[in-house]
Amino acid sequence: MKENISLLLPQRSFHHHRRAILFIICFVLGSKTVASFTQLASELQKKILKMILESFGLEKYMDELIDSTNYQLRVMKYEKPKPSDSTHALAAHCDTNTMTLLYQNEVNGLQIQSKDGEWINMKPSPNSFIVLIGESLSVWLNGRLPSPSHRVMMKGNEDRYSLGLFTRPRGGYVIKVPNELVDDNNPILFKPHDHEEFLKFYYFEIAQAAVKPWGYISRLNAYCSV
Ligand SMILES: O=C(O)CCC(=O)C(=O)O
Ligand SMILES: [Fe+2]
Repeated sequence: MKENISLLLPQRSFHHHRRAILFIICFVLGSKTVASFTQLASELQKKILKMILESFGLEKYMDELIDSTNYQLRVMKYEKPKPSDSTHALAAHCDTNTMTLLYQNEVNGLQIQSKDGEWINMKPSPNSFIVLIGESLSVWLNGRLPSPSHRVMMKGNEDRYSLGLFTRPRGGYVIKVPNELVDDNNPILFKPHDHEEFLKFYYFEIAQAAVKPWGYISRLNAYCSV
């Protein structure tokens, strides 16, 4: 499998659209293909994380971050829209996890919002992954890498399938901005927090209908900002 890495950076926005992921499979136990895909993709995720840590001189945190990570594989299907229609299949959002690796069949649909608010169509070449920085990594890096807002729009007459490897911090691990990223010019922006506690709060808010799960951008930033 060829490894093409595109790191996609930022934008914030606020859109409410209907989520139309038709099925989600977490782990299909016993499936060799799924297990080996997850293995490959998680190795790739580690390489990317290492590159990011090295670029900030934070390599010493590699083991700690890897040891406190959970991996989840999701298979997503987006049905083709009705003829001559174009549908918001997945509303704009930022991922709250650490990092997302996306792999798709040859049907495009993912859009990333640029800094100036423009939606850019992603056209990954076959055998390449799209890498999204999640809010959790963005917070840990004291905002050095922003988490991009993204959505899925369906056009044409083919269904789209995507595979996502979602890495997130384990419950009980306290996410704390490294001292190396804080100085007089770079004040600390986020309070230490446990990702699981954040998720409890987030899902409680959703249950209370205080926020829309797929329409609310930068939830984690708001939760733990100083
Ligand atoms: O299917 C895709 O390309 C995007 C999926 C996504 O953004 C998500 O599940 O968070
Ligand atoms: Fe996402």
